[in-house]
Amino acid sequence: MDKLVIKESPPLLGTVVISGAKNAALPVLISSLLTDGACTFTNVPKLRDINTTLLLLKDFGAKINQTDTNSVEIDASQLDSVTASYDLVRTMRASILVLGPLLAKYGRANVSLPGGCAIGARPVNLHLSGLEKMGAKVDVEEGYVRASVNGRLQGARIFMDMVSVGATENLMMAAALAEGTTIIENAAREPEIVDLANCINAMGGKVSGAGSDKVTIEGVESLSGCEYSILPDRIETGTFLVAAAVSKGSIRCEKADPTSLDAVLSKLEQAGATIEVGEDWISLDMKGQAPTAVNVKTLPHPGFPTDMQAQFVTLNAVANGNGVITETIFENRFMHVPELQRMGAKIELEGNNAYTQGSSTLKGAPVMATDLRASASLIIAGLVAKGETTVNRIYHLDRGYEAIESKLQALGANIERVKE
Ligand SMILES: CC(=O)N[C@H]1[C@@H](OP(=O)(O)OP(=O)(O)OC[C@H]2O[C@@H](n3ccc(=O)[nH]c3=O)[C@H](O)[C@@H]2O)O[C@H](CO)[C@@H](O)[C@@H]1O
Ligand SMILES: C=C(OP(=O)(O)O)C(=O)O
Repeated sequence: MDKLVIKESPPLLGTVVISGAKNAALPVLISSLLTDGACTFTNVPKLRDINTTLLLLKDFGAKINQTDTNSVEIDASQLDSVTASYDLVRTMRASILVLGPLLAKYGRANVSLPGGCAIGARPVNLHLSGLEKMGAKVDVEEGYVRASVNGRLQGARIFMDMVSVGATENLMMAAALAEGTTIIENAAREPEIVDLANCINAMGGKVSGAGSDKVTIEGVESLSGCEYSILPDRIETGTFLVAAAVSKGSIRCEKADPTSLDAVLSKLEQAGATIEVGEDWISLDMKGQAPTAVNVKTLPHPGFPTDMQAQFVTLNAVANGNGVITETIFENRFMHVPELQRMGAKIELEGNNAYTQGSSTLKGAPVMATDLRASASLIIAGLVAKGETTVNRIYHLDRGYEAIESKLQALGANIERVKE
């Protein structure tokens, strides 16, 4: 299993090119299941989750052609299976997103339940109840969701009693081929929802209101192939900006989307960073100063993203002053805290709050990455810790960060991947 070895590094300096967003690419690639033609997707990040998605689509019988490293052609117009097996689904929770499109196009789908993960139980009740409202019969048997519908799914008004990114995406895709109009109320407003809506519309779909809490989908009889470019990864961008802030550095993120990062940029400014933005770039300059601790509460978009929480715990641990970070989205998303404590960070956990006492001098240690963003927070800590840090179990990291070690090396970080 690969690991990363990180030594105390100079302040990060230079330019980093941001990849396409994992969390947009997964539903967008999966939406090819809705079409009757070939789809070409560009700006697709090279990640383990993308490989898993392509394996899943291939398993259904889709034809895949990866023309270069960041573009992929998918022809899912004819499938020979509508079953997503446990072996693939267990490695990537987003696999549940195949349920809506398979059901809408083929009238049935069998998808293994993804199960819980390190950050929480993550049930899929909202995905299932939404599809039932659209006329599907849904049973859970032997760990599989078995869903079917007589004829087409029917448009419905669906009120989500919790804001869910995945459920909004699943239901948007199902509704795209349903008969009649579907209205999703209390929909998630993440930029990745807007990207998926834009992609469905490029296929000939009729989705409006994405990015607001009310999404309206007028079902159409068929969708065609399309060309679509995935939006930039706001979480990768935020991760590099925090790494630069923690290291007292100065970097510029190119091919980024500043409009998707308001909450994160505002916290970085509060922490003392000078931020400048252009149409597709963001720069951060700490002017050689350490950050100041900030208080953060994770919320659905446009609030502060839970996928940036772990990185800010590291920022607060080395910052001047005390801060509190509150996690409201997932019930168990502080697995990085005990690892950071092993490196000398002064953090106290109380319920869903992490109280940080700043100015910790971190010391390198072997640490264990427990989930994707926890891994990122440990790498950032390793950059400023005295001595050597080894981050083990980085397969989590490879799910969501394209070439993170070479991107960090180009900014001056002392980081190596060790293959075992
Ligand atoms: C591939 C992808 O895009 N992953 C993102 C997506 O995950 P994902 O789509 O899984 O996250 P959700 O928005 O669905 O989850 C939000 C909360 O709702 C709960 N819930 C969700 C569905 C449901 O049927 N029932 C239920 O109770 C979850 O347990 C969680 O507590 O949004 C999360 C929240 O921004 C991000 O952290 C993930 O990076
Ligand atoms: C939690 C994340 O992803 P997933 O929903 O794929 O587990 C993430 O991207 O931080």
